[in-house]
Order: sequence, then structure tokens, then C-alpha cells
Amino acid sequence: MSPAETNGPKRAYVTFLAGNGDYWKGVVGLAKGLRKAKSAYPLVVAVLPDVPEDHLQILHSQGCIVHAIDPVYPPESQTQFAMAYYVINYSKLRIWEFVEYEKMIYLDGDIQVFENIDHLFDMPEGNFYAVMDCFCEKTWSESPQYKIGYCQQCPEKVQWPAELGSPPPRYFNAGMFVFEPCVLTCHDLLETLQVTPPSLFAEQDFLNMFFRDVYSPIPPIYNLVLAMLWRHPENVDLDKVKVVHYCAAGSKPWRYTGNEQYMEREDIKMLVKKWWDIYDDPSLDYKNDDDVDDRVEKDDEHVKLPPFISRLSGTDVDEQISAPSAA
Ligand SMILES: O=c1ccn([C@@H]2O[C@H](COP(=O)(O)OP(=O)(O)O)[C@@H](O)[C@H]2O)c(=O)[nH]1
Ligand SMILES: OC[C@H]1O[C@H](O[C@@H]2[C@@H](O)[C@H](O)[C@@H](O)[C@H](O)[C@@H]2O)[C@H](O)[C@@H](O)[C@H]1O
Ligand SMILES: [Mn+2]
Repeated sequence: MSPAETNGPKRAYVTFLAGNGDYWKGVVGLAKGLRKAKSAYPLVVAVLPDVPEDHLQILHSQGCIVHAIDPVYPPESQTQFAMAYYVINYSKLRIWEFVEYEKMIYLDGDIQVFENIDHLFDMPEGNFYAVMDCFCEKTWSESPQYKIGYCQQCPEKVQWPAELGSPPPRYFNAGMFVFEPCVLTCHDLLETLQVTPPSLFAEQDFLNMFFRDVYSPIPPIYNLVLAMLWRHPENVDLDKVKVVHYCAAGSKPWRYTGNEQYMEREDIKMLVKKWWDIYDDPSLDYKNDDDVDDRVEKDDEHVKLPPFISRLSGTDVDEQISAPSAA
């Protein structure tokens, strides 16, 4: 019996899918990568109402547990996000509602797990575990850190100027984190969000502020933000990396053309090929003996049937809440 099948505390990986674009390919790649890494835990996918039925069907066929979620919007503001589509990423906060799980590891859909990381579930409770981000990419150009050339990855290179007060607290990339679902925390998150002015990196900034006192950095082998390869190569040993985050501009494997800056690098081409080798491997497809619907949790009050099932049963589509537009 795998740990996932015992009566022990329920654990799962969870990702987030929005829009009718091509991120579903990232989620399929992630599901197959976790299978290849022989993870003992399932992959839950939190989906916004604008994900079309055919994409949901593909996720089901790959053994994903699909949970429909309602969108989360930040308070009205004139803030320009580093990327306009970041506004949809606030809906990630709904994963704190998945309280049938005692502990979860969140992974962006543009992440691949190349080696088993199940041991992260055994870290002590009460902390928020994630990998420290890098401030050197153009996406940070409007930030004070970028303007003075400061990055937490090399704090000795450019000292934080005393006139700007104390240096910023350690800041994590919100594409991967270990957390404990909790209704009270979710309520607190959503309440606090409504009184927190949005900023450049949307829900990533918000989560860093919210979990500041319990954030516990884990090594970059668990979330290689690709820019580290050219910004801080001294902090990266590619042979030891277990999780790769395809967040650099032009690096999404399913959209890769090699045209953007840094995308012609040999290590990038190798990592994109590694992603495709998993995505294209039929031996990694989900093999389900019983009905795939078993993967759809029907009895939990907060877990609604995914839109495509609810629509088939004639639920009025108007009940679907219009979601913010995706990337
Ligand atoms: O159109 C979109 C944009 C984003 N996402 C989800 O939101 C996550 C965060 O967006 P992204 O990874 O593009 O941000 P980055 O890490 O590149 O800043 C993605 O990985 C997906 O899981 C999605 O499903 N559809
Ligand atoms: O909505 C804000 C997003 O912010 C983060 O992405 C950033 C960050 O990694 C920067 O450091 C990179 O420079 C940039 O390319 C990249 O988009 C998270 O990965 C993503 O999940 C999401 O929270
Ligand atoms: Mn990402």
C-alpha cells in the first residue's frame, strides 16, 4: 500500500489551471512527471470556471483530481502588475480551502518534478516552505531592488543602502511551496487581501507578506527559477536540481521557440527537451482500471463537480462565475 492509500494523513500535490489557453499541457506534463518520479501522492488541480470541458477531460484521463474553484480578485487599484495576467494568480489562494488534505505541495503548471520530492511532506508543521526568488530579471525592473541592483541571491554584491531602511525580508518564489490547508487561514488570507493594495508580483507579493514570520527557505534544487542559470550560476548545481520552474520569458516548453533572450542556451534546450520527453512518453500516461470518475471527489461539500460534469447534468451555465481573463 502506498502512503497515499493508507489511512494516514492525506497529502497531495496541487496545481492551478485558468483559462482556455495551453497551460493544460503544463499540468499534463506535471502529472506525468510526478508519475515518473514515483510520487506516492495524487495531483489535485484547482480549476477556474473558464477552463473548457475538453481540457478538464484530458486532466481526468491523466488521473488528476479536479476541484472547481471560484475566482479570487484583489481590491480595485491602479497598480500595474509586472505581467498583466498575474491578476488571475490570486485565485491560487483557494487551495487553502482543500482541508481534506493535511498537507499539500503547490506547484505551478509550468513546473516539472524530475526527481521524487515526497520527503518534503515530512518537514515540521507550522512553517511555510518555499525557495528564494531572484530579483535580476526585467520583470523586476519597477522594483526598488532591481533599480539599485540588489538581489537576495548575492546580498554581498550590492549592499542594501541604509537610507532605504533594513534590507527586504527573504522573499520566496510562489511557484512552489509546502503548506497546510486550513479554513481559518483561508478566511484570513481572503479578508487580508481585500485590505492589501496590490503590487507588482500580485499574489506572490501578498503571500510573502502574509507568511513572512513563518517562511522557511528550502534549497533551490526544489524550484529552479530558470533565470538563476544566468544570473547566479554559482548558486546552481544542475545535476542536483529536482524541480525545474519554466518561468523565464520564452521558456514554457509547450510554447518554446528559442527566440527569446537566453533561450538558445544549451542548458535551456536540454531542460526543455527533458520536459518534452516526459510529456510525449505514452508509458507515463495514467492507466486506470476502474472508472476515471473515481478520481473526482463527489461527496465533499466544498468539492463541486467540475463544470463539464455539472453542465452535462444541466446545471445552468450562468451559475458559473465569470473568471478574470487568463494569459
Ligand atoms: O493563463 C494562465 C496563466 C497562469 N496559469 C496558472 O498560474 C500559474 C502561474 O502563472 P505562470 O507560471 O505563468 O507565472 P510565472 O511563474 O511564469 O511568473 C501557472 O503556472 C498556471 O498554473 C494558468 O493556468 N493559465
Ligand atoms: O503572479 C506572480 C507570479 O510570480 C512568480 O513568477 C515570477 C517570478 O518568479 C520572478 O522572479 C520571475 O522573474 C518572473 O519571470 C516570474 O514570472 C511565480 O513564479 C508565479 O507563480 C506567480 O506567483
Ligand atoms: Mn510559473
